[in-house]
Amino acid sequence: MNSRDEEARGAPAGSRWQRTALAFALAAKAAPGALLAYVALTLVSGALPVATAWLTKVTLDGLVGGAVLRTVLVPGIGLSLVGVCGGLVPQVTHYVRTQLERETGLLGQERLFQAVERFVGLGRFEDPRFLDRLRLAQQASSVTANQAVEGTLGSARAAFTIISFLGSLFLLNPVLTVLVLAAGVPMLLAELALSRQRARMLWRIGPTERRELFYSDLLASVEAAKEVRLFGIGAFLRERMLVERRAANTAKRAVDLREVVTQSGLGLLAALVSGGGLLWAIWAASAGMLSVGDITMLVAAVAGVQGALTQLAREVARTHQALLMFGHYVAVVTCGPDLPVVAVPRPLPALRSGIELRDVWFRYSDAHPWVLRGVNLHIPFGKTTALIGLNGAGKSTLVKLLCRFYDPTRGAVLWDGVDIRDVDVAALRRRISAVFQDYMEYDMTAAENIALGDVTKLDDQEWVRSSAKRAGIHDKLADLPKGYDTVLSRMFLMESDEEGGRTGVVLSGGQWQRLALARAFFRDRRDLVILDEPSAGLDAVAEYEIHTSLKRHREGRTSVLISHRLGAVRNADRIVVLSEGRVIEEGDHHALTRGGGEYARLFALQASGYGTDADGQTTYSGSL
Ligand SMILES: Nc1ncnc2c1ncn2[C@@H]1O[C@H](COP(=O)(O)OP(=O)(O)OP(=O)(O)O)[C@@H](O)[C@H]1O
Repeated sequence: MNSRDEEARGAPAGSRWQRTALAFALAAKAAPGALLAYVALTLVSGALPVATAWLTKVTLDGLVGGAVLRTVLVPGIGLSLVGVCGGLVPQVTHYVRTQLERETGLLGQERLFQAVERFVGLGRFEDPRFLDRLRLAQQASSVTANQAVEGTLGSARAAFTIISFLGSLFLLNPVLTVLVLAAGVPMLLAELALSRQRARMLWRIGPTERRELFYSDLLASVEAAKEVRLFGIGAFLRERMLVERRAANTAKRAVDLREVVTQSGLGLLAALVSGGGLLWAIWAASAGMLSVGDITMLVAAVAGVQGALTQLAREVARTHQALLMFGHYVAVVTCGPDLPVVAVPRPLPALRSGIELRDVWFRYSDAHPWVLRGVNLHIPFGKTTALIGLNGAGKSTLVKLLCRFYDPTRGAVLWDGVDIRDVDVAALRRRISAVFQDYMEYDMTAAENIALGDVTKLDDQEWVRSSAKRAGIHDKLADLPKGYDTVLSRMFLMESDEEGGRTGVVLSGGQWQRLALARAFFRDRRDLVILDEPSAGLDAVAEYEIHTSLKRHREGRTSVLISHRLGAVRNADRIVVLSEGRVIEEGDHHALTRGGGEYARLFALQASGYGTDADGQTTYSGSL
């Protein structure tokens, strides 16, 4: 695992200040006007409580002191205006904040998935810790940048209110000022510590929540519904889901409890300070040391400072937590390429002589066993190379290396002698077409399911139909309620499809497989065609048809065919037998059957369907 991966999996990226700056930069880029308006509104709302307190004091002192109407009218009008502002500012702020949130969320989401697309390999997607981080980053991309901005501005507003009130309070009673501060500072520190604990707890329970999601998805998924019902494992899965939820709840409850105890204690301290302050004010007023206005100012200042301190503590805590979450977003967005990228890629001309695997060793990580152990293999240009071997022999892994989803741990994959690590990975993939063993079934229209093979020709309906014909699925698709425009899903019915679910269509496994083949055919004229179990789900007639079609499609092209059905690979120009990550036999069908090795044994076994082992017991082989 390289240091970039460590960075992608470890603690949130960047310092607190860097993350704050990035959150503001994101908001400023997404909605500069809304951000400016939000800053201005924050300052205004921070000044309003102090302005109210001062204007009240001046008005009351004027009235009690018998001042002329004109003298008290000015602060009175000011007070009314402040009241109007107090009524309007929250509504406008809410509107501006929502706009800012939407725009920042949109840009955050865009940048996150741009970054995810830059991961050209598969390693990170198969790393559970990185997946946890990605999930947190997804949550963070839509809300936490904004929460960090709001929290920071909210903290600034609270700090502004505190400073203004403290100044006012200091003029009336310096001792009380110190007391109010002394009660507020521990609250601030405690809230900070609590937010740190909460963020750590959320990170810790990430895997628990992911497992819970896995079980709940299973319980609600159409793919699992058959087995869940037939095997009667619904209650078992539900219990597992609840165990995970209970574990997450326990962790959350512990933090909640700590919060409530700490906050109650600190709240009590604050109440004692303000109660004491009020008693002193009553005593001072009765002794003639304070005016009526002074008392209202004092009460407003004590309540204002404490309220603003609580607010500050919460905002700082919220910002802290948002920044920690935002750190996961920053880590994903800035974590760089997952596979080494050469500064100046070599050009990748059309394949002329073939692809070579030279002493390729591979394991998925240092903690995993070797999957490929010194594979030397030549895939000649214009020919079909078939890879066969028992389950787990390493066939699909070898294909992943050909597409550069991973780099070999040792050794090299050479394209006409050029190491594929030295070329642009997108250029390499443009030269490859594939049907993977675990092909995708997209909940989109039939036409889109095929045209995704080459989005540059998305609207080429003629080519879509011709690809479908070659895969033997045209008649079925043309007969669908809306032909090629039928959505192949019962999950996402578009508005126009809401006709009692009639137009959302579910295909059979074999039909989906033909569609995947059509997608590969749509991606025409590629130098290398990879077919990993292209006919596993087909009936005998369909398999024959498809293999005839595939044979035509493969003609003159370089192809790699993986199949457990040895009848399907016997026509390949070259058959390679993999066993435990090593090439143990190579040759064409005739040479290999004559050789009497593993291929010959497996072929004979599969041809008969049944074989006899050394002890004379009958054994069934079926496919490999
Ligand atoms: N993402 C992964 N992480 C860790 N190990 C993996 C991963 N994918 C495959 N393996 C392991 O690598 C080995 C080879 O798997 P691979 O899928 O290449 O075999 P295969 O020959 O294609 O098997 P099959 O015929 O069953 O499709 C297996 O032991 C498998 O457990």
